[in-house]
Amino acid sequence: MPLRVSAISFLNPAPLLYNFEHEPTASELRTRYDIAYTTPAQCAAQLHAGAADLGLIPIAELDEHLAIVPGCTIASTSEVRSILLLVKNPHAFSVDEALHQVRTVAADSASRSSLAYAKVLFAHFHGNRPGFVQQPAEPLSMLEHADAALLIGDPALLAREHRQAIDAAQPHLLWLDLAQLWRDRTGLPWVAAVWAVRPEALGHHSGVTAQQLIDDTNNSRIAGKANVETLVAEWAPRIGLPDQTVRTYLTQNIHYDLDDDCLRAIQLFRKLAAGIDALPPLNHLPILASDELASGI
Ligand SMILES: C=C(O[C@@H]1C=C(C(=O)O)C=C[C@H]1O)C(=O)O
Repeated sequence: MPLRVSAISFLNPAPLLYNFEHEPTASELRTRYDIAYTTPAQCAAQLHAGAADLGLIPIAELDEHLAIVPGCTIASTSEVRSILLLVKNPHAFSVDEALHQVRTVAADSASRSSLAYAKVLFAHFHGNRPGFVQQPAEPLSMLEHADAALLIGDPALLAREHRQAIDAAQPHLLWLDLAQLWRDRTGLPWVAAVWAVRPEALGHHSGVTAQQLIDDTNNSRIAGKANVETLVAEWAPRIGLPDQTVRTYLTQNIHYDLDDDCLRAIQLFRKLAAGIDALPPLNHLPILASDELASGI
């Protein structure tokens, strides 16, 4: 039986999924992986519920039952553009002061990591604990009843395309990039998601070994980065963004390599989030080793 995979349906994972979605590799990979697409929040829910074996999941959802597949991530080393915090600022405060004043945040219900990052940034760097309510990703209706709105993924990229109309309907908005805020305050990359697997699903059950999984996911990342123009041609019309926006997003805004700085960032994020009870503690990062035993760093 192939591994059941839960993947994110946004633009940002497209390079990681390249070989799974394009020939000459897709047919062969379909014999090992059965992919379904959903929101980041649902990817994690399906993995936790045992309805999926492998998921591209928010790092906020990592726990000791799951192992990180080394090599791939959805992260950003500066501006990500698709994690957008819109803050009402009618009194022209500085960014710091405006963030300090926020009492309520309407957050996209698709998100897990960005929601916890926002809580960490407010609490640790602005001494503020606003209330969060989950809402569908529609910026103007989110801002009707909240001081700030948190948008993720394609709806955030689209909001940036329609910035003039949003600014006209809701004047005095601050447009803040959550990844950039995190980078400025910690010096570390902002990491959103990783491939995580239920280790017991590997081996006999699926016929997929840990080494095969590591090779398949990393070969796909390498192929995706080498075929950005194919992805631009597919995705720009699909989500209604200019080619150049998609190209820059895939090559400069998103960082796909799970390097040591990213692992350090995950640890710091989970430590700070646990410190404010936003997430359970995760003291040991479980990394899948090629000998099928999970080891840690
Ligand atoms: C960069 C992004 O990262 C996403 C944000 C996530 C979250 O907030 O939980 C999870 C997975 C990523 O696909 C984005 O969607 O804009």
